[in-house]
Amino acid sequence: MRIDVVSIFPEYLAPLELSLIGKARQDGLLELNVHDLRTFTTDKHRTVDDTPYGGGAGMVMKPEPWAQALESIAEGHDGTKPVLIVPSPAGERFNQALAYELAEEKQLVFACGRYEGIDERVMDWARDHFTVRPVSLGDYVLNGGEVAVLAMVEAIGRLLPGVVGNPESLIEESHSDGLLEYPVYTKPSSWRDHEVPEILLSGNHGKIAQWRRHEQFRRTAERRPDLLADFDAGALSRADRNAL
Ligand SMILES: N#Cc1c(-c2ccc3cc[nH]c3c2)n[nH]c1N
Repeated sequence: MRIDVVSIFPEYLAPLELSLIGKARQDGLLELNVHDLRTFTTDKHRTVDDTPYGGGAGMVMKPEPWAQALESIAEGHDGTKPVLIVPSPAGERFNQALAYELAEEKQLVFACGRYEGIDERVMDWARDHFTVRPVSLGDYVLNGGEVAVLAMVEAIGRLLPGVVGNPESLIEESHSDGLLEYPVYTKPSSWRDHEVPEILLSGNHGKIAQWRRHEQFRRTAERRPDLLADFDAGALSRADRNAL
C-alpha cells in the first residue's frame, strides 16, 4: 500500500517513522510519503489560507495549493481511483470496520486541514480524481487533521500483511469481532493481594475460552452497550448465548 499525507505541519507525522509503522516502511510493506502543502504555493509568503466568504471567525484553506498537491500525488491504479480521506468532525466515524476496508486499498491520500477547514470546492474538484471520504476520529474537536491521520494510519497499517508479527493477535482484540477484548494477566499470579482469575491457571483451554468470551460480553454490556445493539445476534453461537 501507498499512503500519502498532505499537511502544513509535516513534522507532526514524524511518529509514523517509529515502531510498527516505521518498521513496516523500512521492510517495504508500506510506502508512506508526507508532503508539505506550502511546497505547492506560488507566492513569496507561501500562503495557504484566506478569509472566509460569508464572514465568520478564522481562516479557510485556499483551494489551489490543495489541487496542485493532490494532482502531484494521484496515481492511476488500473482504473481505480485512490481514496482521499479528509479528516473532519463532519465525517463518517472511523472504526475498526472502516480500518479493515481501507486496508484493502492500493493508495490512500490523507488531506490534513487546519484553521476552519479546506475550501469545500477542493472536495468537489477531487471527486473526478479520487474517491473522497470525509472521516471523523470521534465526536470532539481537534485543531487539525494530523492527530486523526496518526491514529488512522496506525489502525490501518497494522492490518497490512506482515506488519504485525503474530496475525493471530489481530483476531482477539477489541472491536475485531464487534466486542471489547477480555482482560489479560501475566506473572506473578499473586500481586499486591490481587490474584489472577483461577480459571486462567487451570490449563483447561475450553473453560478458559468460555471465560474469556463471557468477559468480552460482560465488559461490552458494561462499557459499550451500543456495540451490543449492533452485534449480529444471528452470529451468536450457543457458547455466546450461554455467556450472556
Ligand atoms: N478527523 C477529525 C476531527 C477534527 C478535525 C479535523 C480536521 C480539522 C481541520 C481544522 N479543524 C479540524 C478538526 N476534529 N475532531 C475530529 N474528530
